[in-house]
Amino acid sequence: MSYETIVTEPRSKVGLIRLNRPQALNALNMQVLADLLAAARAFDRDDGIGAMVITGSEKAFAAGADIKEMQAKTYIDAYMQDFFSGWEDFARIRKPIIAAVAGYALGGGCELAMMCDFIIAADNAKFGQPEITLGVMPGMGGSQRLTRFIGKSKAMDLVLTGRMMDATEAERCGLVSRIVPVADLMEESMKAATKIADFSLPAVVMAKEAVNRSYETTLSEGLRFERRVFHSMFALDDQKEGMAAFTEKRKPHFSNR
Ligand SMILES: CC(C)(O)CC(=O)SCCNC(=O)CCNC(=O)[C@H](O)C(C)(C)COP(=O)(O)OP(=O)(O)OC[C@H]1O[C@@H](n2cnc3c(N)ncnc32)[C@H](O)[C@@H]1OP(=O)(O)O
Repeated sequence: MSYETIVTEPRSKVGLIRLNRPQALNALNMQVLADLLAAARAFDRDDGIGAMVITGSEKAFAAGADIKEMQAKTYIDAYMQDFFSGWEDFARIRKPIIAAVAGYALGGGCELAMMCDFIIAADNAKFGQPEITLGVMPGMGGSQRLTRFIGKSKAMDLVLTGRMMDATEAERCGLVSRIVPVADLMEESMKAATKIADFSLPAVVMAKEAVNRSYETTLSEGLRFERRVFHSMFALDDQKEGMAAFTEKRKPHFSNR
């Protein structure tokens, strides 16, 4: 399948998606959304793929939503098109997605990275929600996800001042899971995705669903949900295989059943 604004590559069990609008620092327009959704859904349906990596260029993961596409919109355009609601479909992809972020991840770029399951940052990464400098505020989930990830004080600081934070600060406040030298970003991200893709796919998808549930429910409901999903795993061939392999001191061979 070929796309206008992204390049995709299935590599072993990992679906790699690279944003490819270098002339606009990978700004996210409606075509990018359509292409990204189509690619992520295709990898999600592909039995040979166990995880995905989404990345940009060394200069920019994505410098935000496309300001030139947005600027002439009226309130009624935005409201009737339910502008940006399509991005929530991206957040509903079931297989794990790692955001491999180098350079700018601003506005919608930061919000896209947060829709992924975790972020591996290059040491040159810069995160921010600069929408306030354009006379607006985050509209792809930034005011909600960023606050849950890094807490109210830091989220307010970023959203209200529009300042950028570097990779070290992003890791310190929990936005980023690890930092690697920019030259190693793809290798480290692909290595992490391959590790995930080698595990039992149903177990991985259930684990992702359970962690995500913690953002949407109370602790007691979340614990109940976790236990129910955990119990259901004893119906998997992969649970039998994983535990047998441990006791027999060998590597497991998961069948994704
Ligand atoms: C989703 C929402 C609702 O949350 C909203 C948003 O995401 S709003 C967008 C938030 N992002 C920004 O405000 C960042 C805008 N970009 C910049 O501030 C700068 O480009 C930079 C600091 C990231 C990089 O600066 P520099 O190296 O000097 O490169 P530029 O010459 O500025 O950019 C190169 C080229 O890319 C175009 N560009 C950059 N960002 C965007 C964007 N978000 N939308 C559209 N186009 C963008 C920029 O205009 C340049 O193109 P030309 O003008 O040379 O054709």
